[in-house]
Amino acid sequence: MKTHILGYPRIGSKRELKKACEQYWAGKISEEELEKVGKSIKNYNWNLQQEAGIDLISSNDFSFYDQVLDMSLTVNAVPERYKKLHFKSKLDLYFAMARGHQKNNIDVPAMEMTKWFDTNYHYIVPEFKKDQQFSLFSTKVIDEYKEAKKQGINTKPVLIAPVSYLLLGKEKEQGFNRIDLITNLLPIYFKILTELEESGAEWIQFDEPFLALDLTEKEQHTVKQVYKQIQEKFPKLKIIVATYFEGLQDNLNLAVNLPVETLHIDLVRNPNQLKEVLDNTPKKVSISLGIVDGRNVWKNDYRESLATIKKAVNVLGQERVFISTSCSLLHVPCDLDSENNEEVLTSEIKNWLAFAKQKITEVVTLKQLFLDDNSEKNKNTILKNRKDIESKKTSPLINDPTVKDRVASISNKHTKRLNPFPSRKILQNKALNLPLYPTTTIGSFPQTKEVRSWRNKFKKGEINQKEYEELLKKETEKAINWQEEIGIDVLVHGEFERNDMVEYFGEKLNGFVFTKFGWVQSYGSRCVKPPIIFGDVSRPKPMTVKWTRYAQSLTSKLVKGMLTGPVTILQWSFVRNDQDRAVTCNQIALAIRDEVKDLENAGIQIIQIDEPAIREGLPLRKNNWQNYLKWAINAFKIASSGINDERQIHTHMCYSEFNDIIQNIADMDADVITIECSRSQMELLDAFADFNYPNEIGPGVYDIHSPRVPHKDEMVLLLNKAKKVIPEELLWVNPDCGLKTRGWDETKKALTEMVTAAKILREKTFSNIV
Ligand SMILES: Nc1nc2c(c(=O)[nH]1)N[C@@H](CNc1ccc(C(=O)N[C@@H](CCC(=O)N[C@@H](CCC(=O)N[C@@H](CCC(=O)O)C(=O)O)C(=O)O)C(=O)O)cc1)CN2
Ligand code: MET
Ligand SMILES: [Zn+2]
Repeated sequence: MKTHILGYPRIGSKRELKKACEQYWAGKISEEELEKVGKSIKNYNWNLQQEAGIDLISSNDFSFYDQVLDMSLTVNAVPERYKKLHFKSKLDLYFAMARGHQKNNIDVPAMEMTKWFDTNYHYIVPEFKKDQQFSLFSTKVIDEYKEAKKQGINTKPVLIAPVSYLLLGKEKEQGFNRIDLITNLLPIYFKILTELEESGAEWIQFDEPFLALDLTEKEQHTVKQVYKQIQEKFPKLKIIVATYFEGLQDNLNLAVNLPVETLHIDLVRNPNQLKEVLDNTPKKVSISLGIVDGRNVWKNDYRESLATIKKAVNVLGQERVFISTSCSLLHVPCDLDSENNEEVLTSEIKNWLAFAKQKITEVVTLKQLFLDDNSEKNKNTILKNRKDIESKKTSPLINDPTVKDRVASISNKHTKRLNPFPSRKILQNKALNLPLYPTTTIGSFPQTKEVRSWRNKFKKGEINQKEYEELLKKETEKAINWQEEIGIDVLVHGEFERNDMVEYFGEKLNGFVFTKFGWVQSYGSRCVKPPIIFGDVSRPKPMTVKWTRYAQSLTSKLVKGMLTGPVTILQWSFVRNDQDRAVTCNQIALAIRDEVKDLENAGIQIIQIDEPAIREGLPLRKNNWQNYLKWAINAFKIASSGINDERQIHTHMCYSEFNDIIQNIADMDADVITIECSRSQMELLDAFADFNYPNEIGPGVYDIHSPRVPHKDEMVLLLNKAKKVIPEELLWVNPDCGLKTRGWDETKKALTEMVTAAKILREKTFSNIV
């Protein structure tokens, strides 16, 4: 019986990598210094696994930015526009692809970024051309293997498998299917495997998440061919094929019959697949049981897990059973031991939790418990675990009958505006009196070092609440004045008081707890600290009214209220595992509904309810979509429909494709939707155009994830493209998303260009009329 994990977080338990990368980008440390930080994180992670007693320790799960981008560099899928710039190092080329580059007369935007399956992690989308060639360009995976070997650890290198790598990418030309590139790609994987084998590698983990998703026949066939060829060429290498985030379902027979050493399955997402897998696994194959949850923070229930292990051992025998996490631990925080603040996280709740480091111990402990459940020590371990699990089940902290009653009484009248959009539009046009192509932003303005340091000082007690709020008020006032100055039509207060759009609301709601160091990588150096929903959710008092009212008091222009929607709060928190997600979502929806009402009563005329996570929340298998969409869209409507018709509801979504859910998006019935569009050159808008989407739309006209300043002509071009497919009386002008990650200098330049672009479009319309 072997233990392993599919991957460990690389950001560092105190976000060491984040800080080092940002310093490197700012020119404050050298490449060598950055490499050094990387090395020390890798070392720490390897030692941690070794000391805990993990049998197969992972390498190449480290990355300076993103593991998919690493793979693109490895196989030289580097688009020409970056290649031709001749950066001084591979690392700079790599970062230019990730973040764009605008310096020394070079000006190139970043590559497209999108969500990693149904997680809040984002990867850089590989680009493929029809005649795409590959070669071994970066040797990172081999170097890392050797690096660990030098320290006496013979690791299991982790690679994204060839088929999944191709499927993660995108065809940048018409007339071919990227899966056909396998013929060109596979030889590069052979090279890598040859080098790894020659260096002494015995085990290889191929991540094949698509094997747990809907595949075409052709894709299934290609998977089969790939492993067959690998087996023929490398009969001695022991391959682990790792599937996660879903069950194998119709790919089950294909998966268990692959000519590999071990198949890893996710038994947290899909515990029911175990029986069928066991019944069908041929004699030579081992099964890796993904039983420790890599997507959530709750302690493992040893009794349940041991029962699962026993089932597997009964059929396969000990030798052919591996114990593991359900997926990579990238998606959970590093270390619960860092949390030592009773006020933030009480010891009662802490007893229910396990983060990445603790999960490693759980994996090892499960093996020990299985091998010997009779020793005094092991008996006590099981007993203590039983006690923790039971204490969570029965804690009075979790249940609030008032909340349960209110959710039970939700009816149709909670999910409809008074009148349909056309009637509302007449009322809203009159009440709001906005020009054609109204300009706005998505909510946040730069979260500068200063703003964060004020919050930090306030949290540490170095400044008091009054001082903290005075500073925020000044920052808000500056933002309002500046928006007025450059002529934005619908203003925002800037969200300076918020640490994060989800954490902030979590802190104001009952049923949530927080961590101090529970950072999880979101993209590149950016992290989030997802709150933990442990009990029934309710709103003790208004959450945003004070700041919104204050901002509105500073201007005669309209200020948009800014809320995070129920699905996004749910999706970007760690959720309880003892209740349906839909129920928890409705509890949050009712809290937001009350907030909307309070904002309306405070005189706010436009309210935005952000739902960027609706799309990523979609189940990975299509046959589960309708059920999810039904409750998710309904929750948004509960949150948004308690308001009068002349008030305008906006929603915002980024990183989404809409083609296959456009009817559901329309069903949300937001008066205005703003979407991220610019990296795809308005391609995303086609879904709305083809559908004749009836309400108003603000397609993002520039990318906010890159420090690059867009030119007004680029935005005019995009808006002209938009205008061809959407009637202009429905169009808004705004950036792709909030501006919290940007600096003020670039923000001011970019928004000034944006306002000018909107004016150019208005003038064009005006001169057409004249
Ligand atoms: N939850 C969530 N998911 C999301 C998004 C999102 O906004 N929220 N957006 C998309 C992804 N985009 C993202 C965009 C920005 C950041 C981001 O800026 N993260 C910040 C942290 C934000 C935060 O929580 N900040 C806290 C803590 C700040 C901090 O680092 N404090 C320092 C001290 C500060 C000082 O004294 O200078 C420390 O603790 O060490 C605050 O402002 O209070 C970062 O990585 O730097 C994350 C994701 C999709 N998923
Ligand atoms: N209102 C939020 C902001 O502007 C929306 C962000 S969507 C990830 O930051
Ligand atoms: Zn956004």
